[in-house]
Amino acid sequence: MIIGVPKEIKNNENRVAMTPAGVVNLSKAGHRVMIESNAGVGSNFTNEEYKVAGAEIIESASDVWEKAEMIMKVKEPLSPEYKYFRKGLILFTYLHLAAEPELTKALVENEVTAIAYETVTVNNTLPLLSPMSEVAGRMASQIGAQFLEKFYGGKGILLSGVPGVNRGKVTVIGGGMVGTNAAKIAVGLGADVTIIDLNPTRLRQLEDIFGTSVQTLMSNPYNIAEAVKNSDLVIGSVLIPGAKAPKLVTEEMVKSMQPGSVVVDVAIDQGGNFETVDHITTHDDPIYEKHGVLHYAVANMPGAVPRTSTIALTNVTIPYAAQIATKGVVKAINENPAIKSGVNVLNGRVTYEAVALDLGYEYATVEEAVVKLVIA
Ligand SMILES: NC(=O)C1=CN([C@@H]2O[C@H](COP(=O)(O)OP(=O)(O)OC[C@H]3O[C@@H](n4cnc5c(N)ncnc54)[C@H](O)[C@@H]3O)[C@@H](O)[C@H]2O)C=CC1
Ligand SMILES: CC(=O)C(=O)O
Repeated sequence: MIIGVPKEIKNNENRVAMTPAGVVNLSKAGHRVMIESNAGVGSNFTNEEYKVAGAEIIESASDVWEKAEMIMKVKEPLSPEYKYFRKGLILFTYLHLAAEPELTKALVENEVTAIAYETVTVNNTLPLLSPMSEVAGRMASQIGAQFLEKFYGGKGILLSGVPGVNRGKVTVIGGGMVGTNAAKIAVGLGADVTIIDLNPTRLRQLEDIFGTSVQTLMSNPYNIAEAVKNSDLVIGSVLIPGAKAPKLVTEEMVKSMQPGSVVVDVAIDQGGNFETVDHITTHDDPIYEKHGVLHYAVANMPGAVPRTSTIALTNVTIPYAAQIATKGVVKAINENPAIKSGVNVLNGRVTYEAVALDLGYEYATVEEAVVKLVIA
């Protein structure tokens, strides 16, 4: 199969979908890999390294998109990339379609086979989301600590406090991969940390991980309101896989926070957990103020640490890409339930139920859509 890797075009997105190590794996399996010239420079991978690994360096993005049978990316395609969509093109990337109606429409209308990293599921875990959640979670506390500094517009507190002075209070809503990693860094910084989750089993696991260094709380509007009101930093990391994120922190709750407090809405890629987050922010312009509270809502946080993130992401995506390329997409879907769970759009049908429900499409099972694909 011909696999194409275009350069990412999202604001400050310096990750790339394949490392030279990935090129070696796929080339050895008999596939042709085309990398857009300089696609790797943001992650410190040169054209020369890709060539040595066995890739062809292609000058223009349009040639990569048009010649490849499967496109691998990091972030969802942006509108200037929709013109490359065509029937049967395989797109393997983060998609977050519940928050992307225009993109979904373009994928459906052009009958792209769209496989989303974030819904590939193995034993109730999300192996292609987890590494980026680890990165974003760790960054969330670091970023929150920075914006709490007076110079950056925050209330001017140090999360660790000092002897004789209170520690900063951090609340993490959603104790999954992002939330656990955010809590690890917040605890490491010396903050007073509360983690809120809806799943009692997860709350028990969190207590096993952190012992008494965090407070765990059941998720309900009362607990969230109390914790938010008393926090210096609130991190939103609640996910219902594939679906639009629930707005658990209301405008009233944000109004109850002290001026100069900070919220970091990591779940913004699925639409966000805060009612007061009304737009996605960028690495260029990451913060805005509402009700005196600083809001951070960057949807590609790991793009700020691209070397670490690219390697972590491609460690997990390449084995799946190799299966799709070697078996062909229909056989790979039929033989590997994890790949099947990643299929969001196929043959003009929305095949991920939560996306169909949120965006008002008729849901088709992957089997129904595959049958059509085979017959067509
Ligand atoms: N902004 C960015 O750059 C990035 C954003 N993300 C996003 O962060 C979000 C979280 O991802 P993960 O931690 O990997 O997901 P996860 O599935 O590991 O964790 C989600 C947690 O939310 C909990 N939850 C569900 N409903 C809840 C409720 N009503 N109240 C409290 N907790 C509830 C679940 O029990 C689970 O523990 C996702 O939207 C993901 O796409 C991930 C990486 C980068
Ligand atoms: C998960 C995701 O959206 C990201 O890493 O940018």
